[in-house]
Amino acid sequence: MSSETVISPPRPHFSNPPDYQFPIHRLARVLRNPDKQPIVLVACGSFSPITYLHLRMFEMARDYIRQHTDFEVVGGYLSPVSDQYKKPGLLNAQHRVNMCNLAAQQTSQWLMVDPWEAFQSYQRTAVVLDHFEHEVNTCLGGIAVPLSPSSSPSSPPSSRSGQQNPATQRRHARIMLLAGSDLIATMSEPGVWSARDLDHILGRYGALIVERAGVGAGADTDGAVDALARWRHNIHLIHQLVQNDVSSTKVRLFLRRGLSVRYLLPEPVVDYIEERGLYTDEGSGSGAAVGAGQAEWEKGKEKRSSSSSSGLGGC
Ligand SMILES: Nc1ncnc2c1ncn2[C@@H]1O[C@H](COP(=O)(O)OP(=O)(O)OP(=O)(O)O)[C@@H](O)[C@H]1O
Ligand SMILES: NC(=O)c1ccc[n+]([C@@H]2O[C@H](COP(=O)(O)O)[C@@H](O)[C@H]2O)c1
Repeated sequence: MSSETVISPPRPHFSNPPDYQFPIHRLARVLRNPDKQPIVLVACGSFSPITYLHLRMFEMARDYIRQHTDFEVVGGYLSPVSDQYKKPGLLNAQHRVNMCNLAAQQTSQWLMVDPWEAFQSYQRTAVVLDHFEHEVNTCLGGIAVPLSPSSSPSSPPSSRSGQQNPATQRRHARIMLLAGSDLIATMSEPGVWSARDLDHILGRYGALIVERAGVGAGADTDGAVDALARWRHNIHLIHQLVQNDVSSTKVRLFLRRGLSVRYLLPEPVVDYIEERGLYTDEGSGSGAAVGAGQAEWEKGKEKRSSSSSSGLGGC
């Protein structure tokens, strides 16, 4: 093990869904620039359905990282939330994961979908990030660093642990949360996040926050970040240079009204929705549950911020 390897203490147990395998088919296993620190971006959310803005967040974050940090992006993951989140408008996890997979496969070279949280009980974001830490840094052993600038990053190690060449140094990958500014605004709302989780997420991992047009944008975002001043060094604000306020809520509303959503979502996702007639009625994640459903969901917030889950899992 090289002196560069920093393996943080793994969480001993995770509850994995049945037949779960952590997706690594697009994870760069070797760093291109040996002077950089690898970083993996993780976006947690409903993705009901996934829109171009969700995908665009990753591109904005990668540009920001290239221009302003010493990190090198080695992978990006969409992590759709469990059905147990029960947010109004949440279509079942299988459909949401399928749509995310279609979007990632057909529009990107580097995004992956991790179904870990989707296919089990609700997992808090702090636990989701720990899961990525465990998979990338404990199970895979981090990211390999080329020994010299002439080493080819195009020939990745063959084994799952990536230890083909014992002389290869391995570097700990930073896991970082990628989210819109509406999410950071909830971090100073009472009852949504526990203080311990906030410290864990923002202190240990950090967050890339994409300004969201119309929601918590501009001064609001600055205010939200001020409230989290303790972790300011670990919160990266990304401004949207082209404003776009597409949201899943609006997409669901359009579908319910029989309006076109083409060019708001990747084409294969539009086809998937149309072929199955998704989001057309109130009971199937149509976003219409803003009455009793919304109230019920709001009531559950406090419970979700503290309830934990752990079970047997592993690499
Ligand atoms: N237009 C947008 N600009 C910036 N961030 C966005 C935008 N749309 C979604 N996000 C971010 O993407 C992440 C996942 O989004 P999620 O699907 O939970 O939210 P959403 O699009 O707001 O859904 P809904 O409309 O159903 O509430 C969140 O961090 C959210 O802030
Ligand atoms: N306490 C927590 O861990 C906590 C609180 C609020 C939202 N979240 C996460 O943020 C993501 C987006 O949530 P919303 O769609 O409600 O904005 C979801 O993945 C959800 O699990 C986590």
